[in-house]
Amino acid sequence: MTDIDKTAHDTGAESGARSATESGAGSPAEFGAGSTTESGAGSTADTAARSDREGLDARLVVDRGRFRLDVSLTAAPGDVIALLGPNGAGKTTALRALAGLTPLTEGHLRLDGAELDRTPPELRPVGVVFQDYLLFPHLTALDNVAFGPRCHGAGKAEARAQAAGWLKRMDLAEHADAKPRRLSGGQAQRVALARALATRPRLLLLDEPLAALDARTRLDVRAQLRRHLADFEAVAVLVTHDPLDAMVLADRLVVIEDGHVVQEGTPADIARHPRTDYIAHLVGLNLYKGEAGGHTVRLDAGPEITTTEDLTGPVFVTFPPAAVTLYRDRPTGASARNLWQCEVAGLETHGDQIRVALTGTLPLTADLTTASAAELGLHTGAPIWATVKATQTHAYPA
Ligand SMILES: Nc1ncnc2c1ncn2[C@@H]1O[C@H](COP(=O)(O)OP(=O)(O)OP(=O)(O)O)[C@@H](O)[C@H]1O
Repeated sequence: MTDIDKTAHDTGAESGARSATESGAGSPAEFGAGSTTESGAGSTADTAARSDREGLDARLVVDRGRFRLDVSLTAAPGDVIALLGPNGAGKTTALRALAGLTPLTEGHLRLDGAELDRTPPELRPVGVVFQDYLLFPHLTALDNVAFGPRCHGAGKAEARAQAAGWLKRMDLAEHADAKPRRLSGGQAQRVALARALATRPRLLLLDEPLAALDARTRLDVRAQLRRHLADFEAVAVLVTHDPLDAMVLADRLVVIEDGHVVQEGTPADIARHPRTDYIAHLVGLNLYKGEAGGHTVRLDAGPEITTTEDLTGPVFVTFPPAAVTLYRDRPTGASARNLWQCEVAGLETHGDQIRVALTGTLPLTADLTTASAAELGLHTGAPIWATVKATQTHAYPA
């Protein structure tokens, strides 16, 4: 369970759900009890200054002990943003701040022009889907989904009719009467998504929505989630560790490291032009920084790399592990360019390949077939020569 989930429990979200369902009163923060204008709750959002800007405009500054999150996020309606980053980078903190579960130390949070920073979580037009979906165990799938519209003030019959519509859209109509324990992980996750969408949120937050699913289910749910996110007309922010989820689901990736945005862009751009070691590792590339003078890049780490691009000044250079060819002895026929003496630091299976970590003149990762690894007699500590063709490298300004 993530921090954000725990808080939902700690704040008595479930008991809030029961009373809301039974009495039509109250609503837990994480289900996004919906629009303040609709509820007429007299919240800050009603009185706050509005601008014409649609979508999300946020600068989230949160101090948590020695950790400081300082992240700016903007998104237009219809955008799906993935927050990606290593453990402890601040993704959950950012999501909690967007949901209103963690107060901002500084900054601002505007949604469709309305200031939300001081709007209580339960009055924000925000829906959250958790990693382990937190459905109310005592309610049927239908009533779980109906809970959202009920919190918006819909009557019981109307809320159930809306919920039935959402379940149908999610291909879950036949499970409407099932309690969560009778649902598979994938079905439960889709009910959770339906429940969040049924509130018609202006901001949908998804906290590792596929992480609790097995590989096969994950594939199906990812495809369905992609379809639903494509239809979603407001802003969606997704937190994930999984680059594949991020690449498949999001229009834009925002990579956070140590509380700060280190890179953002389309999945294709980030995959092609990583700017940090974390991102390079994520997208499976070797990455180096150096100074270009024509086709030669002198790396900060020491050696040179010959590239096809003709650049000047600070650059990044990448090449994929599959572009590396290894030799036990110094190759005599090969050009001296991009030839480095290395030592095997580690071996692991990587799909149907062997991934070799090399140290030496240039630390790098190489992929080769099991047969090649056996022929080369690779083992930790073995000396080895590595080459990469210039045409397999890619250089771009740093
Ligand atoms: N309640 C808290 N009090 C103080 N510091 C905290 C608290 N919760 C988290 N932190 C710190 O805030 C930083 C960011 O944590 P956060 O959970 O947002 O990262 P994350 O990117 O979501 O990580 P993960 O991927 O592991 O979930 C971490 O350094 C963490 O130690």
